[in-house]
Amino acid sequence: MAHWGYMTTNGPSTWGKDFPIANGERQSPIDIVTTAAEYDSDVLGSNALSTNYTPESEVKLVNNGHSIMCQITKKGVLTGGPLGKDEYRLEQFHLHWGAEDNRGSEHTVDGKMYASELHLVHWNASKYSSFADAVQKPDGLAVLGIFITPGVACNQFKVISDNCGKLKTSGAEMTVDTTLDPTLLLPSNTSDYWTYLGSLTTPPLFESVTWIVFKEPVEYSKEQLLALRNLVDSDGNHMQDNYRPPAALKQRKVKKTFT
Ligand SMILES: CN(C)c1nnc([C@H](N)S(N)(=O)=O)s1
Ligand SMILES: [Zn+2]
Repeated sequence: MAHWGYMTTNGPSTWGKDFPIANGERQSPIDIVTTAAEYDSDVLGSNALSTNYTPESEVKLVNNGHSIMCQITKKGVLTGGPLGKDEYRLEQFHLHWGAEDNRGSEHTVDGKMYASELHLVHWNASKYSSFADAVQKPDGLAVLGIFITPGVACNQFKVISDNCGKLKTSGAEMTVDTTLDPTLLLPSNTSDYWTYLGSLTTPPLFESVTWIVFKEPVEYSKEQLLALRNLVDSDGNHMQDNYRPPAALKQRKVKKTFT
């Protein structure tokens, strides 16, 4: 099987060959049509979305050939909002980005694409014993989506952007001896978000993700975005435009926590 990627020959339009769920009923990402999203006080009311992350004492970075990923080693919990009482454990975070600032995010808002999108991937530790056990369950995963827009530098992201140059080849890994608090990667407003039932946005595209996409973007500097674009993917090309375009909404509703 040719390795999936984002080129014409192995990109999102070809994934259905090896992963038929690509044309499934709850695929991600989606275009968020803001006027169609339904305000749902239940999502917000009962218990607000809350994160309780433990700062990493060292930062494990991996170029996995299609993104740059930070492997989490400390206990970090996401709960509340659409997740109810279940506690979801932070597993890793990674990003998707474009070759230019006008594209790169996976979710779009009324057709608008952001320059990048940060994903914090969690698994349901209240119901399952591991990420591998949860990854194919309909309520197995929860991913926080944070839109990234060019602006001032994000200090907490410096440890990643400053080390991209040392992670240029696919499979490269490194451990940076510094702390990182995932909480500081989130926008200041974490009350306003859209949420819907979807999937992983890369193969195997499992339909196991409760998506929570924050309305407020976070700013990264031009240099930080350029650092991402200088990474090299598993085909030896510049890793950029590593985003899946929006999939059909089908019979789903997007909920929102703000009016
Ligand atoms: C196995 N893990 C953690 C993941 N598999 N696919 C992932 C996708 N990159 S995403 N964008 O999080 O759905 S994350
Ligand atoms: Zn992702």
